[in-house]
Amino acid sequence: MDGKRVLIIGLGLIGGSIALAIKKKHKAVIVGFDVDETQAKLAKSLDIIDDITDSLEEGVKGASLIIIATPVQQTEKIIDQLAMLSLEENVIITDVGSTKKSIVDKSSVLKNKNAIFIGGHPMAGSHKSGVIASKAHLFENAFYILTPDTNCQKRFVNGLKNWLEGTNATFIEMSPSQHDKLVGVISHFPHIIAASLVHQLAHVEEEEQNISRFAAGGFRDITRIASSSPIMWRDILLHNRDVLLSLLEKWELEMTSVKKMLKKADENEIYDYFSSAKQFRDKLPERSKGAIPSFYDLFVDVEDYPGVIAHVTGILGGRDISITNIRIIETREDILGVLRLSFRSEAERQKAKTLLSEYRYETYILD
Ligand SMILES: NC(=O)C1=CN([C@@H]2O[C@H](COP(=O)(O)OP(=O)(O)OC[C@H]3O[C@@H](n4cnc5c(N)ncnc54)[C@H](O)[C@@H]3O)[C@@H](O)[C@H]2O)C=CC1
Ligand SMILES: O=C(O)C(=O)Cc1ccc(O)cc1
Repeated sequence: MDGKRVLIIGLGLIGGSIALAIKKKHKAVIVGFDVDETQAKLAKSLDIIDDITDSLEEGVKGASLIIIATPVQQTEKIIDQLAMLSLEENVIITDVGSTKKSIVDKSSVLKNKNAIFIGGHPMAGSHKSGVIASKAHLFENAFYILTPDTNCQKRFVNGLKNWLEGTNATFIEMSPSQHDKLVGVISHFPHIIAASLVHQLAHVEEEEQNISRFAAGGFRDITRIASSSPIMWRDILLHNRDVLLSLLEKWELEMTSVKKMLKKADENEIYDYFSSAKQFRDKLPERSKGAIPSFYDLFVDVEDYPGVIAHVTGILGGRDISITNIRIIETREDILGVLRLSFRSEAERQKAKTLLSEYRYETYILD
């Protein structure tokens, strides 16, 4: 495929990360289009894309692959725009949107073009936005859902997987509706709950000033995703309304039963509520068991290559910073994603953070 052209529309976190992943395996010319000129220029100056185009009409010329990586309502508008343009024969068009049914339905406008639309959704990301947060390894070992039409020829699906090989993701295929139902439960609904918890805190703070000062640990963990892009989440909610409305109804029933349980003040019942949730949670394939106490922990984002742990520990050892514990958090199936390093003191943690940043490691303190 080398020497071919790829057009990426939307140069944010996901568009940028896909571009980097494609570059790992292909020598294609990657052309980028973004309505926000700053993002496009940044993508070019960071070598994430090779060229900027300032119109879709120009961008589609010679493109064998078009990837739409914009918020999902924009994705539909872009599909309409693509349908008006002259596209290359058998161009593969895919998207990365968090919803699939509405987008795949919209792609029917392309049916008279010789274009092949295959819906896609890489199931990994972050609460961060923008091309600056892009990473070539963002999708490593994540699930990457594809929703090809039932009569889409296998060679096109394989062609798309080949383009996306550098993501090192695990591809799975399903129908758009199945996708929206599944992702509604495990991703979209939790984002609503995270935002609602933050609103609850903000309301309480109207009466009790400075209460958020005390919001640490669990509250921060459970609401991290409330820092995601509001444009992106507005669009997702509007696309997956039916699934989310039905989940909200179930949630209301759940909360009503919690209220009843609390009013009854039956200690066994309350214990069972938490105990059964814990049992289920502990069985999730996140490998959260054996957690070490979260004192002076530093999280380090690492790429999956042999020797990366030795590199990190070597940097710290070389400056006599001792690590009291180290844990690999496999955020996704079998991937070395994040290292949790523990230190004896805040001072040591800060020294380690500064030092690792000098070696371009991204580090986080989550307490
Ligand atoms: N952020 C995440 O963790 C994940 C996001 N997704 C999906 O990926 C898509 C992109 O999300 P992010 O990269 O996180 O967002 P982002 O906000 O980082 O980037 C989106 C980019 O699209 C550009 N854009 C908006 N409208 C446009 C238009 N009409 N034409 C050209 N460019 C346009 C924006 O200027 C921005 O640079 C969304 O559909 C989202 O649902 C999928 C998986 C994970
Ligand atoms: O940051 C997180 O935990 C996310 O939830 C990222 C994310 C956001 C949207 C998606 O469609 C998939 C993954």
